[in-house]
Amino acid sequence: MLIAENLTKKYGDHIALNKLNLTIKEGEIFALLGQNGAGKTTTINLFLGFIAPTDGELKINDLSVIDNAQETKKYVAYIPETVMLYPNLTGLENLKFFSSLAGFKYSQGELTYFLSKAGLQIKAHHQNLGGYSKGMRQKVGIAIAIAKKAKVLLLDEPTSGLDPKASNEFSQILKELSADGTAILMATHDIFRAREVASHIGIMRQGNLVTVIEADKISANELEDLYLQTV
Ligand SMILES: Nc1ncnc2c1ncn2[C@@H]1O[C@H](COP(=O)(O)OP(=O)(O)OP(=O)(O)O)[C@@H](O)[C@H]1O
Repeated sequence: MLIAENLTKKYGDHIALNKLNLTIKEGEIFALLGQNGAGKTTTINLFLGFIAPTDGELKINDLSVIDNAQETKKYVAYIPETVMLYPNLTGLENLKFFSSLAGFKYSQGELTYFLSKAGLQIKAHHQNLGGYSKGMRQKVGIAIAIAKKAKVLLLDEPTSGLDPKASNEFSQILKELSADGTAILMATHDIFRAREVASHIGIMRQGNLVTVIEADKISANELEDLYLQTV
């Protein structure tokens, strides 16, 4: 679903991402760990088509992102650290607006279903976004991904700043989406969550993907040790 082949991004002489090889299949959740500046956001921005690679190839749903930028965008939903939505519109109105931008027209009942599937309490559906917590905004972001029928979900530090309960809920929702076949790539600093939610974990150092492990093959303590030895 998501493939990088020798993917490289340079800024002048500085190599932000060095020959990344990565495959994320349907239903997999890949967590990228690494210190500040390791290349996690660069990887996500390349898949989003926000920046162009210096070298290498990247594919979404078997299509080259470089040659088919508009087409591949249709398959992707993106949740940044802070989801950008309209504060003066309700959750329902935001969802309606953003799904219509993606070409979908849904009934009120369908929109309500998507918000509920994303874990947003019914009473919040008609409240303005301005009064939402960060966790609630993230849920609207997830609802947009569901409404867009995104095959791929890209997340950049989605749980940073969430309280443990909200972060746990968010992890459960990601697991449900992956069980439905969504391929998920998530950059995070949260080692504990990464191990809990991901199927695979990659550790980056200075633009290189140094280690990839299956999450269920390692304990939280072992992962922390590995992380500290690697970065
Ligand atoms: N527009 C840019 N111009 C020049 N250098 C950049 C640019 N964007 C990123 N870089 C550099 O590329 C490298 C990788 O940055 P990136 O943002 O991908 O790291 P990161 O792992 O996401 O870090 P963080 O955890 O802080 O978000 C860093 O050295 C960064 O300074």
